[in-house]
Amino acid sequence: MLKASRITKSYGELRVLKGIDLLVERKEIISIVGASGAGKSTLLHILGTLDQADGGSLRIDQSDIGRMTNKEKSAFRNKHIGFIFQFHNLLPEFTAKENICIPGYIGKKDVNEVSRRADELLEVLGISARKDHKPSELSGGEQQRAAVARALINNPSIIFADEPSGNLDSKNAKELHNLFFKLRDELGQTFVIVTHNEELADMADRKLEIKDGVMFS
Ligand SMILES: Nc1ncnc2c1ncn2[C@@H]1O[C@H](COP(=O)(O)OP(=O)(O)OP(=O)(O)O)[C@@H](O)[C@H]1O
Repeated sequence: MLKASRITKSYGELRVLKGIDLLVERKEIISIVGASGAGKSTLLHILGTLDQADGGSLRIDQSDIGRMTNKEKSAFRNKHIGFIFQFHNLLPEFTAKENICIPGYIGKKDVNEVSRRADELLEVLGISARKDHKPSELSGGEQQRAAVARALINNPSIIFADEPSGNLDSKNAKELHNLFFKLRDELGQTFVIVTHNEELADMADRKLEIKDGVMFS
């Protein structure tokens, strides 16, 4: 469902990615590890179509990302890709449910359908009782689960997560990690996760490492 070939990226003289190949199958959970500055976030942003590679090709769901205009890419991203970052980035003035629904409205889906899907996700993620609360009224773990629900609202083919549990204590981190596997098992969700958390990295179906700009399995 995702095929990246010979991805390269430099910042000036700094050659960060020197030809990365990656194949991701549906329902796979892949972890990407590597030293600080190895290029994990750079790769994740390229795979998530947020950033442009200097060279190489990227296909997601049979679409050639390199051939898309920025406008096409942004529509594709909203429909096919979900993101979870270290900091949840929930909008403070909206409730948990409203935050979850927003990308659904951008996708111009039926409002009632978006609301129904949000309720389902709130239930799966165990935060239904907190849905009318604003982010500041939620715990860190609940905030991150709301961010996961937001990433799932448009039923994306793949979710890219960059240090998703980096800001959580070990109990909440563990719960979040288990949730990824539950979402994979129950909804067939595919994940590519960049993490420094060894436990999460080792739980993945495949653990890959970026070193010296090259990917190792
Ligand atoms: N926009 C940019 N301009 C210049 N250099 C950049 C830019 N973004 C990243 N870099 C550099 O590219 C290298 C890879 O950065 P990246 O954020 O991908 O690493 P990382 O493996 O995710 O690191 P960490 O584990 O610390 O988050 C680093 O040396 C970083 O300083």
